[in-house]
Amino acid sequence: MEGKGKVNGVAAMAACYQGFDPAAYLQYNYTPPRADFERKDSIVPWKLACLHRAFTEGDVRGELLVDIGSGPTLYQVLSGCEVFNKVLLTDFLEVNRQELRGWLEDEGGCNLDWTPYLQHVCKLEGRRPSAWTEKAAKLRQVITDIVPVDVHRPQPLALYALPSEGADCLVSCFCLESVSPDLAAFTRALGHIGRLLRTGGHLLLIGALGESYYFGGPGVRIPVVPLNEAQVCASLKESGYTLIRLEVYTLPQDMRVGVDDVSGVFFVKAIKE
Ligand SMILES: C[S@@+](CC[C@H](N)C(=O)[O-])C[C@H]1O[C@@H](n2cnc3c(N)ncnc32)[C@H](O)[C@@H]1O
Ligand SMILES: O=S(=O)(c1ccc2c(c1)CN[C@@H](CF)C2)N1CCSCC1
Repeated sequence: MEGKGKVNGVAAMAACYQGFDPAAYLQYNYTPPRADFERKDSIVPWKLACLHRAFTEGDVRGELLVDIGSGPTLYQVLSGCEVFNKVLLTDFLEVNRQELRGWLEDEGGCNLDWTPYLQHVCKLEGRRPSAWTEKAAKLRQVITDIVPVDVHRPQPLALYALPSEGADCLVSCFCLESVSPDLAAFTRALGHIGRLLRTGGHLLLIGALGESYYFGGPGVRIPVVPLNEAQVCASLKESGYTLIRLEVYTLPQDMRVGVDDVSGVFFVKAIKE
């Protein structure tokens, strides 16, 4: 029964995603009030600072960075693109892979202007904000491909997508808990993506705390596994990672805008043993 339940739960989650709307998702989460660079307590500066520190504090290195469940967003690789000379973006849905290709091709075919994000990360790097055009060019240069992924498969990526030694670093944001039917599936998925990572490679994981649903488009209500910090730590340990750092951000009341019931966001830096 458990096996049958497992397949049905994952299949049900895949069905939920058929209505996912990249433009709406970007509007809900990546424009003000959530993405307000002027607010000191905004989530955006916090998240971009976590990623900047994690990529630049000296222990993360190598050739290939893989972003698992990229969705239609790029903020998660804006620091990493200066550290790795190959960045692989991945998503389950073609509509999201198409959104990312639209940005990559730089012909106006994307639904969000990432300039404020690029400028903010340039500021974190001590560069002038106008260097954002150089950062955009750098990111377009290092993105090697945008490929399908399914974290519920023991081998989430096609074998051609990765070199035999695996990725040197994984980043994954708001994916595993948003695509898993329950905590056990979340933990299994963590193990599956771990197989893509070389021993000693780093995992940078960002996710939602206390979230039970979100809207992936108008009327597209997607269930989420509600997580707390202890569950995140236990799943990491069970999946063969050693935690380096866990940071938590509690969403201010006015950032709870009805598109989900998230109460906080976690940032994890871990290493695969
Ligand atoms: C909440 S969005 C996160 C997007 C982006 N990483 C961010 O930080 O906003 C979850 C993403 O997981 C993708 N997804 C859905 N099912 C998946 C699966 N089985 N394996 C991997 N990704 C999946 C969706 O297409 C969607 O882009
Ligand atoms: O942390 S966010 O507010 C955010 C960003 C994305 C998501 C959530 C929250 C919560 N629901 C998730 C569903 F999977 C998606 N944020 C939006 C502004 S830029 C940094 C990320």
